[in-house]
Amino acid sequence: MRSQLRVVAHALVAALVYYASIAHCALYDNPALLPPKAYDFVIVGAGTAGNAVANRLTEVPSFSVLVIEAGLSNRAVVDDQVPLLDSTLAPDTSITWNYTTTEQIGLLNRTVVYPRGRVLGGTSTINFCVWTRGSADDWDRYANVTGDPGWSWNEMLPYMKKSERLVPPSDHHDTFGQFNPVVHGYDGPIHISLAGVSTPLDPLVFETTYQLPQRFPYNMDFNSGYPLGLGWSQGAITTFGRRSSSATGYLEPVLDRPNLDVLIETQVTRLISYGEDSGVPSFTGVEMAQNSTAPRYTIQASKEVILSAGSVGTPQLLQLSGIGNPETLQALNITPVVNLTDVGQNLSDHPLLGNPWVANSTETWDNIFRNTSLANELFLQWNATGTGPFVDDGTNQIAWVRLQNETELFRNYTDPSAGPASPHIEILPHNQYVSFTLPEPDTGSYLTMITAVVSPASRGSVELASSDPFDYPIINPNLLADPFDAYAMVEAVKAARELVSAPAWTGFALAEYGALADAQTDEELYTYVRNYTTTVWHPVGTASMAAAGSDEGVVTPALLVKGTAGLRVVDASVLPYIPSAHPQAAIYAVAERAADLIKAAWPQ
Ligand SMILES: Cc1cc2nc3c(=O)[nH]c(=O)nc-3n(C[C@H](O)[C@H](O)[C@H](O)COP(=O)(O)OP(=O)(O)OC[C@H]3O[C@@H](n4cnc5c(N)ncnc54)[C@H](O)[C@@H]3O)c2cc1C
Repeated sequence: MRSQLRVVAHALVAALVYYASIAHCALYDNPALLPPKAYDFVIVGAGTAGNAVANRLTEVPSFSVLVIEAGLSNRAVVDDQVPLLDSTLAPDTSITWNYTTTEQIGLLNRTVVYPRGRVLGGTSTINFCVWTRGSADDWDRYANVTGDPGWSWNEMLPYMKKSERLVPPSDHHDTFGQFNPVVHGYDGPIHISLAGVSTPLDPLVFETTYQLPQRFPYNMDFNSGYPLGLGWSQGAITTFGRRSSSATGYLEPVLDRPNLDVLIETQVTRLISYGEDSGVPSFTGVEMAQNSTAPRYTIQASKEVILSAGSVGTPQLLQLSGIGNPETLQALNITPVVNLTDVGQNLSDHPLLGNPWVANSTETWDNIFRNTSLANELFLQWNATGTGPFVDDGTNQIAWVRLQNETELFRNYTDPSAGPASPHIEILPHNQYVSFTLPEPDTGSYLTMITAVVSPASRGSVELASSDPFDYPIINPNLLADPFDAYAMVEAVKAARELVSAPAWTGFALAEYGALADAQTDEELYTYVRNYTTTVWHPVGTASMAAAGSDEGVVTPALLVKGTAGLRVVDASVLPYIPSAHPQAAIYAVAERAADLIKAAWPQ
């Protein structure tokens, strides 16, 4: 049904949506057509972070920048603008890398689809738009483990504000008391807004904060550094109900800068070392090709190569270039150049589970995905007025919760959270049936309490399957492998049940549905979470930051690849711990600071 919806959407909008002409822009779709000029910086990946860095570096007229992106232009697709269609964008579409994980021990040996965006904007073009910054503890931990106070909450808050532009929601409702104006930015490239359409769940969620205030206290703005509690969610969505991505926010507005060129549909296949600089190999070149049999081209940056290929693409490219664990590289006939055993290790991700209830309502959104004429009608409304359910990413509120009985609990487990102000789990109420493992029922109305473990203990890896850059790497996020994570997910389901047990839900949430209803004892709950958990696809940590002098990690606090010259990483892979949050806001902030670090490193 979702694919039918996609087709309908394509057909309807093709004639309706206006894209600015790109004829004059420096956007190339073939490396053979690139102008024969030298670039100061070559950025690999026009994704969430890559476009932010490209934008900020080209503010300096004397810097020239080339961005190389494997995927298509975001302008080739229309659905990626429609927040409610976000779940139709992946996996297995023309704008995704269609990875699958290894068999997951913690998930009873199931494999899980593991898409990433392969398009201008990268994963910010296909994600679910949720905008959360993490806790002050998360950022202060980054500062502590790297020894660089510049990564602390207080130092990073200006960068968080710099990336965002808080705008009115598309329904222009009164947002007084729904966010804290002091902690937000109003001039940045990424438009963020509160929910632009109300659902029947909204009043019930907020009555719960009065009825169960100890467990689910109201939090006016969980992007203040102190996320615990239940509050209104912010999404990367414009007042006109369109997705705001790094492509629309950071790249498109500056595509006509004379010092910026963007090459799409071209995959970087390895980094090239050109001699040594200060005794270490200088990786200022890249090799690229449009497919496995196409000619390979090379290009050299006069200052730096910046890897922004994401938590999968970045460690893959480092390893393909001889940067990694010498033993595993040699086993694949790759000559080791730099010994960095942490490349591709330390992968951390958020396990996620949809928990459905039967809803006593005719206003859930289930029918939108079953009824083509209703979908068409709502789509036309979205297109013409920027209003209605299609403006919504589905997440109007989030509850961020710490596990209970901590003293006893952390006698058995080490607390993986960043500190006492950081959640272990989250609950996202949704006005429809949501599951990434079970099919949608053909009939009925549902609400779903999505649960996620946001401070997981498990760590996984991204390793090469072969020395062929067109072979997908082996991805093992180790979901629920650590016993703490399975425990936390079971507790998250119990917390979701508690939330729905508040009197506000009586008469609306009629009964637990399907496998959730069958999971009542602890033993049944463990089996349930292992059977149906998947991920919300937030991998980080595969090229982690660590203190400059330490043997650990892959990049320095300035994001330079250890043991190399001319090579920096700016994307989700540098975060040594996963933020207790949906990570895009954190990644934009990292990119904003990285751009300042790069500007400071080179004379302008
Ligand atoms: C389905 C889904 C939903 C999500 N929902 C949310 C959400 O609601 N909120 C949130 O905060 N986060 C969400 N996330 C996660 C978030 O979007 C990502 O963590 C973030 O966008 C990653 O940014 P990045 O810059 O590290 O990588 P990306 O944005 O993935 O950018 C990497 C870019 O590099 C390109 N690339 C890779 N390899 C090469 C190569 N060899 N040559 C050339 N180009 C290459 C890729 O095509 C891509 O464009 C979601 C993720 C998914 C998959």
